Amino acid sequence: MIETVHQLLSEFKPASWDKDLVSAGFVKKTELIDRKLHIYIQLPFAGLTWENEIQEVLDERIRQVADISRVWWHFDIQVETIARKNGVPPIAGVKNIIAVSSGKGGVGKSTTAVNLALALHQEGAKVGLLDADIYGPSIPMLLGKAGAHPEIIDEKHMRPVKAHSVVCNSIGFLVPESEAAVWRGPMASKALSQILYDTRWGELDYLVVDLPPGTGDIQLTIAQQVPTTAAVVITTPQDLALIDARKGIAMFEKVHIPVLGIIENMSYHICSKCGHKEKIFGEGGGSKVAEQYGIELLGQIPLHIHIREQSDDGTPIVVSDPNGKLAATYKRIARKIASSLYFSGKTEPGTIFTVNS
Ligand SMILES: Nc1ncnc2c1ncn2[C@@H]1O[C@H](COP(=O)(O)OP(=O)(O)OP(=O)(O)O)[C@@H](O)[C@H]1O
Repeated sequence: MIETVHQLLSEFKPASWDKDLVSAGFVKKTELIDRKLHIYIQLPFAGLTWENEIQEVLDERIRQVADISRVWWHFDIQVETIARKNGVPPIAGVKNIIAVSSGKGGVGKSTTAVNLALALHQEGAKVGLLDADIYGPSIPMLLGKAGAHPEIIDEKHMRPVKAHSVVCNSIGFLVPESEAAVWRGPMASKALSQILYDTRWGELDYLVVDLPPGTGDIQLTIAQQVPTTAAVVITTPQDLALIDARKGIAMFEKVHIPVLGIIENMSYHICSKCGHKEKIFGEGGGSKVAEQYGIELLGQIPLHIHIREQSDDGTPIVVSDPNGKLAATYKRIARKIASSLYFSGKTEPGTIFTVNS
């Protein structure tokens, strides 16, 4: 009977996974006690929502084939560390670093980075957010923390600012914008390095890094100095943004950072009054670029006034309306990023965070 159950479990394989539930090793144990079947599943990446999907697809079918009164699902997330390819020393306690980039400014990179970080948390992970957009730090405002300061501990280290269940740090907390705006490249990258390594991030499954927009020297330097595991590229569907997204992908390839895929932001407009969907910038651009580079189109986010309004309010849509359709879109993309990252490389033991780290 257990064999039949395993057979059914092995039929669960979402398109974004390289392996099914059983052959990936995610089913840890199955146990039959008094006609009650206990199934223990552990995912090595953020993905709490999979629990509902797995139950929806399999619960009824398992009960049909086996003489059991009930299935008890035990679901757990234990994020694994994926080996980095760029050779930069890791940050103690931080398992995976995901860089969010864009070939040009204004495509919604920071808004997307913030919502994805919060979505990863809602999908069961411990998450940090580093605002590496030295020349235009917007994370403090987006998280409703403008004017906050990280607490200084032992005269050298900083405790990151906590906001909506993630921790973050930003040059915007530390120096006035006018000061950072005149820094030249080496100064900017030195400042970033200090924020990155002098912040006591604690134990994090994912640190999301919001890179400055563009594909110039400064972005290249930052991408090289951060122990990045993988990157995602945000674009809008217009031709110009897509050309720059291509440059972004090429930049990461140059520094041996795998690109997990493209996210198309402002893909289509959704009218907040009638819900009408309109593709104002045309369609298919993001998927064409993804196809050309052999990477995934991780998802499409609509242009929606609530995303903008909630960002301006410092309560991003994923936390202000966690059960809404827009939050579901961000969570779907976050899950896809998390699973693609897991299947993209080899796991390795994580570094341990201690108070002296
Ligand atoms: N999907 C969306 N729907 C509606 N508004 C959005 C969406 N994404 C971003 N915006 C809005 O677009 C503007 C630019 O977004 P954001 O600051 O995130 O872009 P950015 O690419 O990080 O910019 P820069 O690189 O110049 O810092 C903001 O006003 C933001 O609220």
